Amino acid sequence: MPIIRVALNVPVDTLFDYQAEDASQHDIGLRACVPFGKKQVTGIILAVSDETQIPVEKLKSAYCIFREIKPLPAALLDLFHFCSQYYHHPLGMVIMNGLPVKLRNNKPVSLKRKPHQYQYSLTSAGKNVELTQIPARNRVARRLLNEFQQAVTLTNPQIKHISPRAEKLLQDWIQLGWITSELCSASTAARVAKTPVLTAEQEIAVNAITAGGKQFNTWLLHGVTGSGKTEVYLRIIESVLAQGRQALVLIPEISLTPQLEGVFRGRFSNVPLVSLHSGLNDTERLTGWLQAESGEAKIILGTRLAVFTPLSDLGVIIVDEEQDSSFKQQDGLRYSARDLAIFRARQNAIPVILGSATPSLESYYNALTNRYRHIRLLSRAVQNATLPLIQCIDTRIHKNQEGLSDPLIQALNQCLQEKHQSLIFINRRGYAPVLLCKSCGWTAPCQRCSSRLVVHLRDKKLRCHHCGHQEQFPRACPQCGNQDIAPFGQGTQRVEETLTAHFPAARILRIDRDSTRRKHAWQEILHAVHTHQVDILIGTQLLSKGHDFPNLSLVGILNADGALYSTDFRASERLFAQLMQVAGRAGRANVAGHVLIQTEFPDHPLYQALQRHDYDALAQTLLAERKIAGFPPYVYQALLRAEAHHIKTVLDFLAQAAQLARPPQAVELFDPVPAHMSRLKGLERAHLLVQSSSRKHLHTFLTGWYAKITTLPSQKVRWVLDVDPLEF
Ligand SMILES: Nc1ncnc2c1ncn2[C@@H]1O[C@H](COP(=O)(O)OP(=O)(O)OP(=O)(O)O)[C@@H](O)[C@H]1O
Ligand SMILES: [Zn+2]
Repeated sequence: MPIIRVALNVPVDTLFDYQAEDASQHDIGLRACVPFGKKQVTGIILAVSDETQIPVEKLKSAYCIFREIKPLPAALLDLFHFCSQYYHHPLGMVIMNGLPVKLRNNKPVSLKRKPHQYQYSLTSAGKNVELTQIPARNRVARRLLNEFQQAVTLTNPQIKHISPRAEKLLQDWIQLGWITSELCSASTAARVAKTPVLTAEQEIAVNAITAGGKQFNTWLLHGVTGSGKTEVYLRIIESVLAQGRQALVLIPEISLTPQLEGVFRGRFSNVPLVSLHSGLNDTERLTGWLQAESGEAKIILGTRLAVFTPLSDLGVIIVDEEQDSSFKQQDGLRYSARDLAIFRARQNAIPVILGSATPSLESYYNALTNRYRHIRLLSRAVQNATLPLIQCIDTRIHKNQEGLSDPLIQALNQCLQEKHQSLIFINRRGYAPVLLCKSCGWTAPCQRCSSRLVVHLRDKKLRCHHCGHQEQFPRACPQCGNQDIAPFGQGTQRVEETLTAHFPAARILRIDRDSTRRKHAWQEILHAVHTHQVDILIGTQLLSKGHDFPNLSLVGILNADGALYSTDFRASERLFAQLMQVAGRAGRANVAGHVLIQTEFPDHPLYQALQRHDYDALAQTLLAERKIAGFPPYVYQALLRAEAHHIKTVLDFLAQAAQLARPPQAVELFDPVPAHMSRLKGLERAHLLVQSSSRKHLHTFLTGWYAKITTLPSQKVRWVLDVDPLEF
């Protein structure tokens, strides 16, 4: 009887054999439901054979093989194999991590076809309804009517964006005879956007990449903020679509998806596009995945996980904001979607484009050493739009009142008078308001993490931003009994209060994790900014990326100094990228941009380079430092991470692992040390670093070492190898 060899989602690096009487070679890549211990689990068939090492009496039979969808394509299985080898992670877990949840279930896949889309418009009766006829408290109804009055027709997704409740209202209004519906065709569902004439620089970029044709190349598209990298992507995609092939576009964060999706749908209104991000439910994700696999979807836009989408005829991969750390998964399988994208491009013999205004030092170095092809865009795409003027405000001279200096207040004031928008950016990495006792210095700690609790003024709560723990404000200092404990440092809420006091008439909008948690919050925020319903935006890193706010002229930056002297060797690189990004939000269209950085160190080389928009100067300095210190990109690193309830358990485990290692000369092994966040969610964490200037030597060593570590007793320890770690 045939034997199937199945990859399962279990933490051991082996396949499991089962009997399956109806199996054949055609079943490789299909899902099989099998018994595992007392459980029933589903895995992927990776081989079908006549033989097995398992004694007959122990060999179990598979329950069934699911054949309702096609097997996973061989190229995707190759990608999983590579990923498992490179990241030293069990193959079954790699595969299951990369598949939609619905394919991990013990159930066959059933898919309903998408219902037809309708579009809705006001009838003549509906046109006579006035906004004031609807009571002001029915906010959703008012907004819906307002949207209809402006947009002529609306589709279901657009209505859903307004509010989930709007759909219910719609039905009522159809009953009332205010609204009619008709089936929409693809061409009417989207407005077709105009195609701009390329700038000379964009044209050179597009020509170079398309001339590179159907062969593997990694292109670093290195263009200043606002240089029109998106337009370059669009043109490349256009040529790929003309060949009937698919384009995979990877983007950092969910917050950007709707905006980019809009741009793509606007340009390619008749081209099927799927968007794969963490905001989808399981069915939506599976549907998108299947459309990509069948070749029905031509453009696949997605975050990190989309790199594992099966694509039948891939023509190009684009990784936008390639330096963004969200491309690296920070738990379980710690893969880098950017690096896997490069593997996939090589596998498919197609170009991959890494786009950024501030490339990661790794990519920049690869471009300098000709491993990547380097294309620069040095000026902004919109005519007459120039890079913003960046200046420092020396806070040793200009004292802060509640965090804002006089020159910044004045600039905000002027911006308001000119009816332009401004943005206050608060660097939050390692800096958030804490509760401080001024008499003994006590600050509220998280009981489960080595971090301080963050003050949330609005609901008078203390929250841990790592584990989510929350508690009430204490009435007095638990250490000395002093009643005068107050928030120290600024968060977005505190700055909002200060700004409201200064500019009572201004419309201020705060954007942070709290205000964007709701499902359509981002769309609403972006809409409000674009239609100038906001004068001053306050936000954190969420705001720095990729947004195009044409009327924004002033950016104020607070609390950036902390990262200048961080112990993390990547802190400067990240800070520079982030400040460049956020500064890049100003002056993108016809209004001139001005950026003010409040700092105690205006002469620091990082701020100096920033003021000159000189990425290269800073990158060269940082590369020189890294070379001397022996840091990436001059070495390749891996971390053995471990965590347990007691630090001794963790350190003992790491010490044993170190004992098992027999690193060759080319590989350096360091001592175990506590992690930067040494306690997280109640677990103690430590790690052990290995590095080498040779990637090959490092990986040969890791393969042997990994096998030995798996033999260690580790019931009380959770451990993982983190290859090319970004965080320590
Ligand atoms: N050839 C062009 N002619 C006129 N306008 C253009 C052209 N190309 C792009 N633009 C416009 O320039 C603006 C900036 O483009 P885009 O957002 O693509 O820049 P970017 O390089 O991605 O910047 P960032 O790195 O800040 O995200 C957009 O408003 C876009 O519509
Ligand atoms: Zn915590």
